[in-house]
Amino acid sequence: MMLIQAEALNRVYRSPLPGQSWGERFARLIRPKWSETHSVRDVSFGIARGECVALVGPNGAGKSTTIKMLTGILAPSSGRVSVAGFDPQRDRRAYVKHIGVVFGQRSQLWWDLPVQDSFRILQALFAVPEATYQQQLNLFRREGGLDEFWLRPVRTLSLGQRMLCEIAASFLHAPEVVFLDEPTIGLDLEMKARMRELIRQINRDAGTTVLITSHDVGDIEKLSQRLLLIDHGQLKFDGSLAHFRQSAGDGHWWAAKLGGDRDAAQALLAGHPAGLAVRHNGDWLEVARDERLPLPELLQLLAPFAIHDIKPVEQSLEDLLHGFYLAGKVGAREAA
Ligand SMILES: Nc1ncnc2c1ncn2[C@@H]1O[C@H](COP(=O)(O)OP(=O)(O)OP(=O)(O)O)[C@@H](O)[C@H]1O
Repeated sequence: MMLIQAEALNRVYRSPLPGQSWGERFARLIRPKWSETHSVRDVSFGIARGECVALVGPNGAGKSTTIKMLTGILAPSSGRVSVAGFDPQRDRRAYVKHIGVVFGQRSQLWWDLPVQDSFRILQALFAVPEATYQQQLNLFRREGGLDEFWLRPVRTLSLGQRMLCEIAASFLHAPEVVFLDEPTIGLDLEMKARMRELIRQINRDAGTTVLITSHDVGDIEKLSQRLLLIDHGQLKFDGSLAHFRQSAGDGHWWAAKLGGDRDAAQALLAGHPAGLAVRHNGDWLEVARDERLPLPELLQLLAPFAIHDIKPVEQSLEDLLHGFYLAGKVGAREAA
């Protein structure tokens, strides 16, 4: 049984369409016209207890909308969500005690109050037992250096310090699941590393399930075992990072610089029974590295085209994701 289950989720936003002329604008005050944005389309996935999953995709892909539906902030237009046995919208009061949420762009703390007071208010709001509160806090005291700014009003904290408090605040009630929407946005390299380590510890040691959205590839590589890739509101890939690398061309290529006809060489390689990806990259002709086309055979095939140079190239996850977003192509989808 999955801890988080999303079934055929759809979310359509309706926004009022302004009129062109004054008359039309006035008429639309009485009888509005609407434009519709279908921001999430038939998205289904399941997440098991203890997983750390990254929800990624280009700007406007539908990530925040998905998180909002999972946290009960937004109702799906159609489809079903269940998290820890709750319907996030219907059972909201009871549900919020089981989850933690961080929106990197928004604060859940009281701006003018010292960190300590904000945390005590959250403890009271969530009815967190003192022992749980102290135990959760200790981790952030020890690992995050919370004590340095414990008595300072939230508004005086640096972005990094505030984010640390936001994440600590979302864990105070020892939730089963935390949803982290861009938790490292705007942080420097050292603070990012600290934040990732904390999230990893909470996931690994406390077994808290984590769903994280981030545009930072480092967050994805360091934290998550699984990728949910969403684009234009649709789930385009669901599987492990290793599987994504494979389906996106593995990220391992042979690059050859040829003196002869590159197009003919490309056609020849594309016709190879292994069916490997072949492409031009500047002066280089690149073919996916695969045991079905060993180097000696590749050299033999390219020999008539005068090989000037040949080298292995690796693509970073960032490049692979970038290519995926650009192409907007549907990758192979691994069953969840
Ligand atoms: N309140 C709203 N009213 C109308 N359209 C909206 C609203 N919120 C989001 N949208 C639209 O829904 C689509 C998905 O937006 P969403 O914020 O979920 O994307 P995202 O993947 O989180 O993007 P980003 O990475 O830029 O934060 C976008 O086209 C956005 O303009």
